[in-house]
Amino acid sequence: MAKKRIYELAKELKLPSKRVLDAAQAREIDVKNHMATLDGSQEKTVRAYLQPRKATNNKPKPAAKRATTRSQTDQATASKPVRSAKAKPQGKTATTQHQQPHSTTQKPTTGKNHSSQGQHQTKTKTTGNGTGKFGGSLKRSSNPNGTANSNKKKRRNRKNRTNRFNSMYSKNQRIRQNHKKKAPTVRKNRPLPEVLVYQDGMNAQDLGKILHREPAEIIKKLFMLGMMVNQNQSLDKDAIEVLADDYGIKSQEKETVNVSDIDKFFEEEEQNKDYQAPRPPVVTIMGHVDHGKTTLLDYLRDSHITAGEAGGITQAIGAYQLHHDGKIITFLDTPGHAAFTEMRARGANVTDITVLVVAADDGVMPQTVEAIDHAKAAQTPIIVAVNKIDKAGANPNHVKEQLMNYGLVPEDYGGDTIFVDISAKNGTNVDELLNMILLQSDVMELQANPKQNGAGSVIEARLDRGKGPVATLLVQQGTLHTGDPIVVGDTFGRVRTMANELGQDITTATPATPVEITGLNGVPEAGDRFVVFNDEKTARTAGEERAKEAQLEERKQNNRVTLDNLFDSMKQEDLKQVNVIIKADVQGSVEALADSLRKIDVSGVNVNVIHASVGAVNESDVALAKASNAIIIGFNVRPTPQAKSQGELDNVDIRLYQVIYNAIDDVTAAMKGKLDPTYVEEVTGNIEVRQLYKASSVGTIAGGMVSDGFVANDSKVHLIRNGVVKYDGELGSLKRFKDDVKEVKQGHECGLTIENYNDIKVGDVIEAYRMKEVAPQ
Ligand SMILES: Nc1nc2c(ncn2[C@@H]2O[C@H](COP(=O)(O)OP(=O)(O)OP(=O)(O)O)[C@@H](O)[C@H]2O)c(=O)[nH]1
Repeated sequence: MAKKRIYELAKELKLPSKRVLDAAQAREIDVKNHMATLDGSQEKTVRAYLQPRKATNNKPKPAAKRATTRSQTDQATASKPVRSAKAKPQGKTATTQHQQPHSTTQKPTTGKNHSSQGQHQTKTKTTGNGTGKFGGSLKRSSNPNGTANSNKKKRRNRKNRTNRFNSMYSKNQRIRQNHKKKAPTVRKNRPLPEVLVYQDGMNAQDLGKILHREPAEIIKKLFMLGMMVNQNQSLDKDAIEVLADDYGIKSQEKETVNVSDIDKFFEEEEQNKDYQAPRPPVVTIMGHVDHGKTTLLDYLRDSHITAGEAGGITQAIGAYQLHHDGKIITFLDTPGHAAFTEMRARGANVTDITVLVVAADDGVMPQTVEAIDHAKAAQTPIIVAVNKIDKAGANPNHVKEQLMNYGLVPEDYGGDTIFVDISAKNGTNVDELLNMILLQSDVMELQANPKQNGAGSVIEARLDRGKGPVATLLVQQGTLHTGDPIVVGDTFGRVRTMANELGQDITTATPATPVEITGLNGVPEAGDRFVVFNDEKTARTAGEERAKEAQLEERKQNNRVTLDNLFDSMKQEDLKQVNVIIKADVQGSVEALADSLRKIDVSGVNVNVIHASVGAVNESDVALAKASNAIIIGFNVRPTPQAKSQGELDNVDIRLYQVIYNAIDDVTAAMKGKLDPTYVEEVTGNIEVRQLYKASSVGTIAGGMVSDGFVANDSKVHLIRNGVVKYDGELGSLKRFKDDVKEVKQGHECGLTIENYNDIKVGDVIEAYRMKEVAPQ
């Protein structure tokens, strides 16, 4: 049985939490408050204790009455475990009576409360003689065992011991008296809200306003729940939630958040599982140059989108959705690894599935490998489209064999990578590819909540002469509407117009839908996130705040990992891995360099080669390095001019070498430099103590001879007696012939004191040493 909190059980039993808490304590269960948990057997015990065996409103028989008294005493005095332990579950009368005061203090406001009033009326009869939750204390005063006097005495004692319960008692009495006096059942209160939206730290007054109740009533309620507070006292989350629970309404914490932190909003929206509906997959197509990415995208668009449109409509934006088998697939029409990785570098993992296009007549090529590494780094599943199978010389099996070396093992070879042989040009098997995409997406159970504010990422953005800033957004959560106040990256505004991939105006966009919007005050960047706010004012505040933060962010760019700052970065960011991209002139060098770098042995840190291939350092490498905070090592290669300038712009460290060992040495040194230096003791010399002088002002002065090495006036020292280190400290002073000196060498006499230490004896050896920094091995 799962553990249950006291207040949850109370809710189930329709009893005040305090009542259940008391019962648990009476049964000697170590629980402190309403948030405490009960395990299965404890819950059973408490239930048995609390729940009536059969319901009746009959007047209690004397025995039952006694039982009631005991039970209530137990509740009120958890400090009497022995008595409590004896008290068997007391049956209906006890329970009925326990429930009563709750209803006496609670005024009917909701249907629920009405019913409790009903209970109250029934119970009033039963408890007219002064029993109740804390009526147990009253009962005790007419304890059948003794006289009124002895009871008073007991009560006084108890008062001393348990002030809390005594004050409860007196307060309860007051409540009762008031109750009797005023017949207060009808309240002018407005109905309770359905949900108590609160902030941690609110007090009874604040809550009173929200709940449309007098603070006094709230204080009373809290009191009955075992919490004594005044109306200005801050209440914690638990207390407020229990209070709401006791009122029979839900509670929800209102968060005070930094509105500019849209990543947080985004993540919250993304993780919002209140309502989940399946959403279409978002697919990116990657592959080597000329392997057919564009042809495939074009074929898909032409065959599946424009087919239904008269005359065909030119695709307006860099993403589109197509319908297949009654389902929708979203394609990001931005082939190129750099674009993919650029978005990831900006925190936008928009792609669910990567389709890797490999030409069957060409096989695995450098950019194929690059694409695999990019997709792996983004942790998106890969579906392989072996293209151009119509061509003479096409060898799909060879492609499969090649890709196995990169961890993409086809299903017919026992792996789990989906391969589809296609001809993008002729459309052969393209539908099969779509089937596979849908299958993969089914496995992934892609879901989103369309019933919330829209949130997502920027696919691309530009400044249009006529329209102003235009952004293509991919909705990832919620629904985006025209007119929504929105923050996109560091820009903000209202969604003025919204168009689909065909350039048609639309007013709403659900998850996985790409749309082009206008209405922003600036041009955001690809990969920026967007979040819809409830009001324009907050959106503006957030947007402006973000623009300011963007400047700071720019400075952060300089903090990218380089070989020079590797050590500091590792320390600051607790890096355990150094990401490296290797580019070299020949495959042999790539492998040799990768192997050697992986083998660098610096304790606690290792090199993670995220991509290694033959060829110049290109823009894609820089983008991958930026996204993965990696260092690029080029061996006998140079960066392309674009990669060079991009690298400079993004502060990506590109290191070029002609000698492999230099590369390894540099990385090793940088990694070591990043580690905390270690220190070892280095003995510089020894002094044999031959004489002692006592001076009241400085303590014991040792006169001796430097037997080897030297001693400096800032030396640390070990005092060694009979080969055992008796003391480890520092020199206080070092003299020769009454003069302070900096150093005394072997064969010379000296006088010295040890800081804070006087127990020096003739024959001791004072070993002088210093701490020496050593590079990590
Ligand atoms: N025979 C045949 N040719 C194809 C097929 N798919 C693409 N091609 C041709 O291959 C060439 C390159 O195709 P693209 O679609 O431009 O290749 P890409 O991967 O987009 O190339 P980049 O955009 O340069 O990276 C074009 O001439 C296409 O017509 C196919 O299935 N069969």
